[in-house]
Formats: sequence, C-alpha cells, structure tokens
Amino acid sequence: MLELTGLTAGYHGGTVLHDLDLTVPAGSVHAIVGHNGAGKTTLVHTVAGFIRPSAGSVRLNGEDMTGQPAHRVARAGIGLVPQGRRVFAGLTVAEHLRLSYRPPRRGDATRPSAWTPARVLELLPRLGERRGNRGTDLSGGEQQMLALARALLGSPSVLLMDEPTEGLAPGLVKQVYELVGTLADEGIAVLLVSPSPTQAAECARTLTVLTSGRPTLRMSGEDARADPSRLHEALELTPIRSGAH
Ligand SMILES: Nc1ncnc2c1ncn2[C@@H]1O[C@H](COP(=O)(O)OP(=O)(O)OP(=O)(O)O)[C@@H](O)[C@H]1O
Repeated sequence: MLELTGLTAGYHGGTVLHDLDLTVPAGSVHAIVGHNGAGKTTLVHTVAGFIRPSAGSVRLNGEDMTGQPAHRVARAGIGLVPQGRRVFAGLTVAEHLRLSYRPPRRGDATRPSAWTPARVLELLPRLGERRGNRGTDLSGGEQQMLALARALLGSPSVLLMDEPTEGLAPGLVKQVYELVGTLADEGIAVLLVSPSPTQAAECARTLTVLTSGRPTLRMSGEDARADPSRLHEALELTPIRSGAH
C-alpha cells in the first residue's frame, strides 16, 4: 500500500504539488489525470525519490520513505515506468532484463509474488522475440513493454506508471491498460498517470484530477464510468456534440 499525506514538492524553492493526500491499496489502480503542467510527473518523481518533498510524507506498506533517495525507494519496492520509456539505446532487450533483475529480499512478506525474467517474458512475449534487439531497434510499443519489464523485475509492491501509453497505437493502448489491470490483480498497488480520463476510468478503482498541483476531484472508477460528466467538467473538457462545427 502506498500512502501520501500532505505531500508538497516543487523546484528551486517554488511549490508545484500542494498538500496531496492519496492512498493506493495493494491490488488496486489509482489514476491521476490532469492537463499538461498540472504536476503529475512531479508527483511521480517525488514518490520515486527524485524530488525531496518540502512537506508531507510517503509511506510504503507503513514504512516511512519520505526524502529517501531513488535507489532506496526502488529497493524498498516502489517501481517506476518513467514517461518517455528511457531504455538504453546500446543495450539489447536481454541485457536490459539481466541488469534490471533484482530478486526480492528473503522474508519480505509485503511484496506480491516475485518477477523473474522468464515470468516477465511470459507476460510480454513480444520482448522474447526481440531479445537480441538493441533499445534503438525497438518500436515505441516494444520500448514501452521493456520499460514495464524493467520495473517489474524489481518485484515492486507499488508501481508508478507515468503516461505508459504515450505515442502508442490504439490497439497497444488497450493492451497496456489491460496489463495494468492484470498487475493490480497480482496484488500490486498501481499509481497510473493517464492522459485519457476515459481509459483511466476503465481500469482505475479511484481517480484524482490534479489541477495546478492540487487535487480538485476524487471519484471512484465505477462512478466515472457511469457518469463521466463530473470528471469531464473537472478537466474542463467540452463534450463533442454531433452536428457541431
Ligand atoms: N526540473 C524542473 N525545474 C523547474 N520546473 C519544473 C521542472 N520540471 C517541471 N517543472 C514545472 O512544474 C510544473 C509541473 O510539471 P510536471 O512535469 O509535473 O507536469 P505534468 O502534469 O506531468 O505535465 P505533462 O502532462 O505535460 O507531462 C510545470 O509548470 C513545469 O514547468
């Protein structure tokens, strides 16, 4: 479980993320939606330990992770699928998998089941077919799968996914959202930054709209699916009317 309390963070003394409370229980998806510049990546980077919060706390399964550096946060069980994938151009898929594999510490009962390279390839078979390809020789979708594989190989109990469908074809987008659901079913707590409120509502138990770094709406995925109008209003999305020019 991931628990954020009063989380406040920014850059160079300025504040971007304001007083955010948020809980992601194990086995669930919490989606963050918001416009460009709303502070979504700042939130993810603060939880991942790249940005030190100026106030508030980050707790992982009850353990205080506030202000811990990124490598400790990752080791403790918070995995990151970064925006833009960030795969290494010169390394093959097999090398990425080998370098990313971190068997969980023995006796760590808070983690969902362990991920090995073989198990990751079962979930993402396309990567097995491309195991000899270098990062530069992968399609956008394959790079995205590799970024996910790398994060899973740390056997995370919390997975931060920052716009994992950016630049993907619609068929692949659907596949990625289905994968997010599968990972939650495995017991992982997923914090998902999504560019699409509709798709976020499809897979999330809870959604938070972030506006200028502040949570302006929180609702269940179920309510958002039944009546998306509140979600769209919070995002100031104009409904497309048939016949409108
Ligand atoms: N390294 C940085 N230094 C200073 N300001 C930054 C830095 N990174 C982001 N910001 C600012 O913080 C604000 C929030 O940016 P952030 O990247 O968190 O937004 P976002 O919601 O993820 O946007 P997008 O949807 O475009 O990825 C923006 O005003 C941005 O200019």
